[in-house]
Amino acid sequence: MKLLVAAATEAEIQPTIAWLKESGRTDVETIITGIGLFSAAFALGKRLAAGDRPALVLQAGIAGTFDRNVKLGDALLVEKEYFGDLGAEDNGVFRDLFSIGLWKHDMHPFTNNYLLNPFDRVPPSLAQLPRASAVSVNTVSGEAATIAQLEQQYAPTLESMEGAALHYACLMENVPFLQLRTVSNYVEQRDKSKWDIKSAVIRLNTLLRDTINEWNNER
Ligand SMILES: O=C(O)c1cccc(C(=O)CC[C@H]2O[C@@H](n3cnc4c(=O)[nH]cnc43)[C@H](O)[C@@H]2O)c1
Repeated sequence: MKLLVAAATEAEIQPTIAWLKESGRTDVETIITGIGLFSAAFALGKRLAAGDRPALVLQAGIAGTFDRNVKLGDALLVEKEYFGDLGAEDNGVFRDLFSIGLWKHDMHPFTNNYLLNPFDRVPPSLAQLPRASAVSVNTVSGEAATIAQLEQQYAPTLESMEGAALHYACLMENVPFLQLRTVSNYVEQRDKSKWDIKSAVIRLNTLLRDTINEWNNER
């Protein structure tokens, strides 16, 4: 059965795409979903509805972290996802769809107000990674007030722009999934010169390659 590796941009998994091409393997497929929740949800929903469902969807990407104890280049597996900017501004306070009553806690596919990954068959290469809570946003957070609000409401370790779309699409379609993120930056006032995309992409692709090798062995 197929492993589907999903990334927002080709740049994030380019070394793995090149390596897979050389290997001639047919049991691993890659999909570039585009950046952002809407494009990731559309691309994944379309792929999962197409038949020949993958045995596992592995979303691989870089991310920002709120946690100064996490180092740039570190890898984490995301357990819980929140939609961080879907809601309403109410007298200067962001309130999500649960808070304003448009969504009900525990409505399918949510657990309470988050999207939990129930998958427990983590490949050996990823099994020792720390588990994280993450928030997905349409706009990379760069204002102190936004960052404080996300930390206070969701206590996330990571921020990405596609994670919640993976969790939502796969929970809705009942397809096993994992979200692997390596840290490229701290969530802070935007300064791209402080990002370390190179280290994050190297670590991401090293882990991907190990995981794909194990997938081969497990077939
Ligand atoms: O400029 C480059 O060389 C480059 C190479 C690979 C990837 C990129 C991206 O810009 C990837 C965008 C992707 O990264 C995620 N991301 C990373 N940091 C954050 C963050 O602090 N907050 C939210 N998302 C973040 C996100 O999932 C984007 O899709 C550039």
